[in-house]
Amino acid sequence: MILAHLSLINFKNYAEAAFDFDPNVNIFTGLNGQGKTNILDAIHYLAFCKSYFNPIDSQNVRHGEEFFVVEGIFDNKEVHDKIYCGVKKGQKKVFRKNKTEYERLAEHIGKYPAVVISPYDKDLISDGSEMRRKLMDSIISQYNRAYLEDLIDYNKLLRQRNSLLKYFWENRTFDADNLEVWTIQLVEVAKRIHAERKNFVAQFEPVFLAHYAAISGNAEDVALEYTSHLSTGDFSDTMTASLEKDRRSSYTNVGTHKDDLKFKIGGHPLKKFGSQGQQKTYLISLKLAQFDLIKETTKRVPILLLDDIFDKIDDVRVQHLMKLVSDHNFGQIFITDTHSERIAHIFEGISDSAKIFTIKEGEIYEPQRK
Ligand SMILES: Nc1ncnc2c1ncn2[C@@H]1O[C@H](COP(=O)(O)OP(=O)(O)OP(=O)(O)O)[C@@H](O)[C@H]1O
Repeated sequence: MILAHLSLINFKNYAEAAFDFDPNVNIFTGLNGQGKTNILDAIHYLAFCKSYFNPIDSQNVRHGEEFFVVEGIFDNKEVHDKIYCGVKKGQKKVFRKNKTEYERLAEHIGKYPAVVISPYDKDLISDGSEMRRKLMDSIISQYNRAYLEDLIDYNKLLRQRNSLLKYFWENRTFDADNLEVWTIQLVEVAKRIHAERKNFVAQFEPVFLAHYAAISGNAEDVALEYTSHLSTGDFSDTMTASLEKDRRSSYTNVGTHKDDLKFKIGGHPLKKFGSQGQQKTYLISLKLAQFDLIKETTKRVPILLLDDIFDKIDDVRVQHLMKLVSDHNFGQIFITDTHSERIAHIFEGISDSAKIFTIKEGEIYEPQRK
């Protein structure tokens, strides 16, 4: 699927704008704060019904206005889908495909897959394990619906078990049989989640390593390490061993809600020992592996949204990255850069066609065709 057209009304710093896109490469250039990333975010709305950057829809309405509209047309040989997203302050978001409103936004997710690479991804390295679990969950859920159901069930069971522990603690009581009912169910779902995450990391890591090696020119030894309470011993026994602690803390201390995907460089934590360029290379490689896995498992080619990806990486890595882009079939790419000449030069020879849009204060200047 190709995003052929995008139109915006009152979206962030755009009053009104319309774009006809190239099927291969679309480049947005301009100085800082002009609205380049906002275009990628509008595309993110069309793919995921929400912003990549700001979860509060109303804050994406242009200052002083009451509503925004983002519309796009996705094309391929057979279909011509018109996607509409409208947000009016104080009202429910309206999301339509070809004039039909979705009952649940979740039905739309995955139909027009997209992968974003942005400076905001550094939270994956700096933040706690929750971000990295979300990364695993969001990729696996795109190709495995049963996994998504398991995640929902697990969270429900966990909340119920924790409430019960809290009730026991507050009322100075304990009912082992009652707790056991929740524990048995939790253990069962946790085992499935663990097996699926393990399976995912086994597929994902080699793809990630290949991208990292290609971009860095084999310069560093990196690894992904999946850690879980379920990796050692039988999980039922681990739960039993944790029971006294759980009762004292009114909380379930072990389970897949504590899993992590550890980022390593030279055997050490990337967060502490990776340079900014190495961290950026790591994040780009993770996202490209995400792209490959979604493409392979869903048989749909995601749109690639690249925000400021050249920042902090040296020229050698930029060359390797661009070689990778040219050798790999990435489908449609949207990319932002503050250096119009650099980006135009980089894409010369990579793609048969590319459109360059110059953005200034939420206005678009005539695209230059390569
Ligand atoms: N709701 C809004 N209403 C009006 N303007 C907004 C709104 N939200 C964000 N902006 C403006 O959008 C601009 C930022 O746009 P964007 O992040 O797309 O910039 P950019 O061109 O990608 O910049 P950089 O090169 O620094 O990454 C800022 O000037 C910001 O004030």
